[in-house]
Amino acid sequence: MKLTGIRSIEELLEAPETAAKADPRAGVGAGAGKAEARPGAGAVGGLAGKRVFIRVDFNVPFDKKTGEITDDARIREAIPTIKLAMEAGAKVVLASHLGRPKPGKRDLSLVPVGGRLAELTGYEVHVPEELVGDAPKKVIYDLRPGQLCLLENLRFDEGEEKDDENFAKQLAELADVYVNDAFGAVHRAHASVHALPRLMRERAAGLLLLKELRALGRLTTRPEKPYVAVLGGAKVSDKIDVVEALLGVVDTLCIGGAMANTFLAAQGKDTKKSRIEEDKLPLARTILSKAENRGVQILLPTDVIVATSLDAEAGSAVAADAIPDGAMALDIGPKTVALFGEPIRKAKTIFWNGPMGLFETPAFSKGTFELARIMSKASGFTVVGGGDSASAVKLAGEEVAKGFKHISTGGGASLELIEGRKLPGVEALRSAEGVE
Ligand SMILES: Nc1ncnc2c1ncn2[C@@H]1O[C@H](COP(=O)(O)OP(=O)(O)O)[C@@H](O)[C@H]1O
Ligand SMILES: O=C(OP(=O)(O)O)[C@H](O)COP(=O)(O)O
Ligand SMILES: [Mg+2]
Repeated sequence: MKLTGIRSIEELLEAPETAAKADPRAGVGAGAGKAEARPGAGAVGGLAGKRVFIRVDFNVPFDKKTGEITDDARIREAIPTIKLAMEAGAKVVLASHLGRPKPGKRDLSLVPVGGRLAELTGYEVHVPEELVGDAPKKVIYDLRPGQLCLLENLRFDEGEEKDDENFAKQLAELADVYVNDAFGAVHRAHASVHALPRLMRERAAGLLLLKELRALGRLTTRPEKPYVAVLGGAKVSDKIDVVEALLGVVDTLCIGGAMANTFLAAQGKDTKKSRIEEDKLPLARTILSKAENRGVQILLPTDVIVATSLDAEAGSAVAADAIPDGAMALDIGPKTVALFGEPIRKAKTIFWNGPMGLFETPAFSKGTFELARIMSKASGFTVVGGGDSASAVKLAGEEVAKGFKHISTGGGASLELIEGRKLPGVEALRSAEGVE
């Protein structure tokens, strides 16, 4: 992907302007209209005193029962950009989504994430209850050095996922400068990623976003063949659309995880209680026949680990066409690990997104961890992407994680990138679009 027309946050720092102009939209109450520059100690360049909105992807994996954050990599990876802005004397406003809150519900708060960010950075993190309007404006206006503002879960507002201009305008009122460092979310045409940057005169890419686009570039510009992609995970209806396009890119496609169940069902196998996407069965059939016509190899599980409940202490390995009544497939079996391992060992390029099973539960983690081990030892250029896949690779062990050439924070985003699609969040940063 070409980065023409995209400024980096570092370029904004070098801008000759050193202080924010008073912004008529800036303040509330007593301080309205007096957003004067208040550079922090050692403030440099063009961000001092400006309100800098940084879209981050703090959609971290967490334990559904305890709420505990199980992998904070997405927070850690955003810190260099946050620090850069803080040390330049900016008033930093962070914004992210977290999970997929039920419509009208505020059940996935970013407050615990703010707590972890504070622990990791030493900054004081303020989380206003309201996403837009006077409350966050006041919090932002009052920020002192060492303090930053983290907005609540953007998906609490229904305008976010609708890419709503009105919601974007309200977010725009909170800041002078827009920075996107949310690689994991750039494939979403959502308000904070797509509509908002186009309303902002100053917009730039953060350090993580640039690092990701550069690292993944090797998968898009003439990747070395044989090229194997391994897909799994749970976001089947989102990601299955990408699979068709991947047929034009890869030589072999290994499909595991919940994604595989829909393909097994499309082949006529009885998947019993397994999670499948009924409305994607015709597409799965089309993909299987297109792959055959094009000579692309699609490998599906030949054996799976089944159980009757998600909390089971143990599962049993059965053939993929012999799932017992009342059971569901929750991991790939040992024969499938060996089957997928073969092309992986011979490949020059390997891309993996989506765990092979419900790896958060020990009984269903083996297929994912074993495959991670095989990939980490493979000699090809090996990349894994996705909030959950990256977490699984780290859980498989430090040595395993070290064997990957790149561990990306984005799953859906890296999939769409390697497929060759334009990423709405990246396109919206280009200077040709929007107000300039
Ligand atoms: N067979 C399966 N049944 C239920 N859940 C599964 C199965 N396989 C994978 N998963 C779940 O998929 C989730 C990750 O999916 P996804 O978000 O698409 O991956 P990533 O974050 O790596 O892009 C994990 O929480 C995992 O437990
Ligand atoms: O976790 C994410 O993607 P991933 O699971 O594909 O890695 C991103 O934060 C996007 O989240 P979304 O798929 O709910 O839009
Ligand atoms: Mg995920």
